[in-house]
Amino acid sequence: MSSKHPRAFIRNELSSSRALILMERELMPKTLEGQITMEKTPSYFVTREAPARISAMSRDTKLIVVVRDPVTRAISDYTQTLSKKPDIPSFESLTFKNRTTGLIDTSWSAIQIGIYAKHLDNWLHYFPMEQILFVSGERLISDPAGELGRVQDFLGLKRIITDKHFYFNQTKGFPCLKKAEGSSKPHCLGKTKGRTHPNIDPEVVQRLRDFYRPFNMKFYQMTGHNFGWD
Ligand SMILES: Nc1ncnc2c1ncn2[C@@H]1O[C@H](COP(=O)(O)OS(=O)(=O)O)[C@@H](OP(=O)(O)O)[C@H]1O
Repeated sequence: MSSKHPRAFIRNELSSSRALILMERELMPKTLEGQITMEKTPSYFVTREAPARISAMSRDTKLIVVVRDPVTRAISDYTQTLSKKPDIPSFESLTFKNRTTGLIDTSWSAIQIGIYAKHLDNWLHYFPMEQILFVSGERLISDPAGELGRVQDFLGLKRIITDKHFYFNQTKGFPCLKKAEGSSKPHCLGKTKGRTHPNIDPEVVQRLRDFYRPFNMKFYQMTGHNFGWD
């Protein structure tokens, strides 16, 4: 069973905790023997209340987080906003509180979300590291079957999805499925996935690399995995 973006654990509009629990129950159906219930909402990882709420539902929940180079992530995030609001200021001007001093605006969500070590710290108060799998966003593109192999192992599933399910689509510039679920036709992700990013001033990119380096190092240390972003 899978559900996309129901945001079951970040509904702040509900005032009482009882109402919240009822809402969560309704959105997260009972899991029967032999089933896995999956829920995907990107903002969970950076939502302060999410770990406590998910842990209150089930302490055994397995968590999967896809992470990519935080600099590319910030640019990707900006590209998405730009596609909806073409009049927003430039990436360069949003990055800095003060461009002359080079002070980065860490309150800008595109920057804030990439401080993975800080967000992970919040989850580790509620879940042990063994219950969290970090998928490399870069490897998901260069070796999708390999990363999905790790996901299947983590979930205790047989490796059903393998190399033979993917092909590289030259037009899309990304791997795609040879056959979509329940169809015999190939399937790539939609237009909103894999957009062309705007060119960003290389000096700003370098400044961001320097900014993230210590947080990335901390994150590698915490996860025991070097994601190779530096
Ligand atoms: N196979 C395949 N096809 C297309 N895109 C792929 C693929 N694998 C990973 N990606 C990367 O996924 C990025 C988009 O994911 P999102 O950030 O929108 O995911 S989320 O639903 O918001 O979590 C998207 O980021 P952008 O390139 O910035 O658009 C892609 O780089």
